[in-house]
Amino acid sequence: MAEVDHLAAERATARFDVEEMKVAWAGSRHAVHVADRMARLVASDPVFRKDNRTMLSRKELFKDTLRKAAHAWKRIVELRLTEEEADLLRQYVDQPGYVDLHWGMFVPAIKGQGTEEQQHKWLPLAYKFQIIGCYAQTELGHGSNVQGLETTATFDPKTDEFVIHSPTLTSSKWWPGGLGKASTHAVVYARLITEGKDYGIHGFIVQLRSLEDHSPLPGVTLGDIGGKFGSGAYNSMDNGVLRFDHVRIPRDQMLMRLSQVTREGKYVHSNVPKQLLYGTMVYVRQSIVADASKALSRAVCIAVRYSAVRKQFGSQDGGPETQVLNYKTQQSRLFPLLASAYAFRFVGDWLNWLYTDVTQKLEAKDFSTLQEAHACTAGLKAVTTSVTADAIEECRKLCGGHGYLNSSGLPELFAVYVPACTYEGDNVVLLLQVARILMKTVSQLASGKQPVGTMAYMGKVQYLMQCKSAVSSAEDWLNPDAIQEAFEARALRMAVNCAQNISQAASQEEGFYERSPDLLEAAVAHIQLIIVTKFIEKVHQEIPGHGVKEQLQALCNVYALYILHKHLGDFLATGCITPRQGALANEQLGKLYAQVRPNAVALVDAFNYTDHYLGSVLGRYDGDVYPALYEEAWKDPLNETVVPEGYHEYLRPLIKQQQLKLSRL
Ligand SMILES: CCCCCCCC/C=C\CCCCCCCCCC(=O)SCCNC(=O)CCNC(=O)[C@H](O)C(C)(C)COP(=O)(O)OP(=O)(O)OC[C@H]1O[C@@H](n2cnc3c(N)ncnc32)[C@H](O)[C@@H]1OP(=O)(O)O
Ligand SMILES: Cc1cc2nc3c(=O)[nH]c(=O)nc-3n(C[C@H](O)[C@H](O)[C@H](O)COP(=O)(O)OP(=O)(O)OC[C@H]3O[C@@H](n4cnc5c(N)ncnc54)[C@H](O)[C@@H]3O)c2cc1C
Repeated sequence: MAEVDHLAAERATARFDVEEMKVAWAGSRHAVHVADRMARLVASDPVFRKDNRTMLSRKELFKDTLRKAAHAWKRIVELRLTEEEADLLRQYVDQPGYVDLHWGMFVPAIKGQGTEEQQHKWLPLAYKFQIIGCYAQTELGHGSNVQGLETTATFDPKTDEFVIHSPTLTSSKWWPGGLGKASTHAVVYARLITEGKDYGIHGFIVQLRSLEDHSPLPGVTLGDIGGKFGSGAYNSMDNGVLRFDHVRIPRDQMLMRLSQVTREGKYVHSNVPKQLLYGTMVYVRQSIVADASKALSRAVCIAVRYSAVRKQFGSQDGGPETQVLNYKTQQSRLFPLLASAYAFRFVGDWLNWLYTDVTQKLEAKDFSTLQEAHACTAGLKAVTTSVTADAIEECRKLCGGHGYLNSSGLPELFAVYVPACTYEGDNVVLLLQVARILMKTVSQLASGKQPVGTMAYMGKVQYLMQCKSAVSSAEDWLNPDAIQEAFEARALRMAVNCAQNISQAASQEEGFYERSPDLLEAAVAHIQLIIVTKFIEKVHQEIPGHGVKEQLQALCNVYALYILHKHLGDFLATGCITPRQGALANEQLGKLYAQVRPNAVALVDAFNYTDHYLGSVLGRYDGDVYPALYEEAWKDPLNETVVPEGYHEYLRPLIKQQQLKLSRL
């Protein structure tokens, strides 16, 4: 009971309106309402139970995923849920499965790369689940290097068909989610060959399995690629392997919005940038950024609540021990992660806006913002997923020994989340893309070309290369202009340093290759500037609710000053701030942690997660952790019998043998 009282007391110390913070977090009152309804719908349905997930075998887990997906679809149809509601319902079911790829990549690929006619033919089938699709791009031999894919699609003018073929072992499709067991169709990326010429990678809709009995079609070999990291976790997904042996598809199953092959076999490229082929990846990368804040906020919610419940040391004269949340070290590890969850949420919203804006411009044949969309989605995907993966592990450690139990929810969350650093573009590969664009922008500065969008600050090169921070007290670091200037100067100076070093190499390519570790850091600095800028912009907006703006202001400062403290070497080496100013930033950070402390539990309550979605005995809303931990242990299959299976075979003979030996002595 004491623990329950603890969280009630924690909630009472909050200095802001939690209901209004929920609105700020979700984006609108409507969003809070819909999320609330969908979360409760899932939590109250026994089919969506997930507390036994880590104890299921792979086969049981996969069947459970099929069952949940079918039940979710049934509920979506029965309740006539809107697209927004259906997306949220699937999110709260919280079990990776083929539907993620069907809705998240197969449908968007057809929408983005198919002609109107193709969309008209295929989308209704996909929308009604008459076909199930996946996104088959990566191969055994190549993932990052899309141009290196080997699968071929050779046009045969005699039959008006493409022949899809896997010429080598390394050309086997490898990894696509939903491919292994569930999908009937795939968007397959292959080298288009017509009139004897290789035109590079294009997308094709290919049927893989019979719609009658689900068996592979002739010439198609497929299966699952095997168990993955962690128990439960991503093993609910059937990541697959696929090989083609001269499989024929009609010509009109090439996705022809960007380029076409005529009846005669002539290749025609529309007047659009060829990078639009990568559009589905750009879309998914922006949704992965939004997802990072969800995964991070879940981990932080568990760690904050548990840290308020958990007590160690400090008891005097039999009085209560100290809540571990009161230790300054716990705060300095946990509160930056709390601030990052909010930062990623807001930058994710902004990125979604940017993506929508770019998409509208593309429809109007305006391609000017394509590079900005690529740099922002790639860079933010890389930084937010890397931070989130590390943060989930940090939250596990923040929960001490109990964090290592599956029932804490953290091991599974980590195992599900960590591949986000790799899928949809390895984070290093993506940051190098950002670096390439940074170098291009720096090189254009001399010609007077004004950078735009998130690179616009580089236009202030004369000022930013020589400015000195005016901060002279810890409080000065609360000024957003001081923060903004320091971050801009650091990012620009790092980029310019890289450009200067590259220019001394024999060639641009060689210089880029040699300096790539520095370029990664420059790209990270640029992306951190974007995150800080968007958080500052958010806090400048009108935000209703008692104390809400003040809390967000504090979290924004925590985020920025934490990054400054963590990357102090960059700020000092580039001469943006002095060691004394760095120390003042750290002093201010300590004060901010003290400000966050009484609000910490309420700040994670504002995420509005149900206990079902959190899936953690440590993160329970009521804080009644110990009885739940105790009860959970008894549910383990090992505890089904008092004497374990194998006792008579292995333990008893061993003990008896030793006893016999001893008795002979
Ligand atoms: C599905 C929904 C998911 C939602 C997320 C929720 C998560 C919930 C958790 C669990 C639920 C389970 C859901 C799991 C989903 C997993 C999905 C994973 C799916 C995949 O992984 S699909 C495969 C993804 N593969 C990749 O990302 C490959 C990465 N490689 C590339 O993108 C490219 O090869 C490259 C960019 C690295 C290089 O390309 P290349 O053509 O060789 O180009 P360059 O010479 O470097 O550049 C040329 C030129 O093009 C510009 N450019 C490159 N890319 C783009 C782009 N995307 N858009 C616009 N422009 C681009 C580049 O800047 C150059 O420009 P320049 O010529 O210099 O001007
Ligand atoms: C869980 C999961 C789900 C997936 N789902 C899908 C899916 O649905 N569909 C699909 O098509 N694919 C999918 N993939 C594949 C995924 O997109 C690729 O694994 C990813 O793009 C990374 O490519 P890779 O495996 O070739 O890594 P590699 O490129 O081989 O990376 C290996 C190492 O090399 C480094 N490296 C590579 N290139 C460079 C470079 N130029 N400079 C410096 N370092 C470099 C990387 O940083 C990394 O450290 C999935 C992968 C996973 C793990």
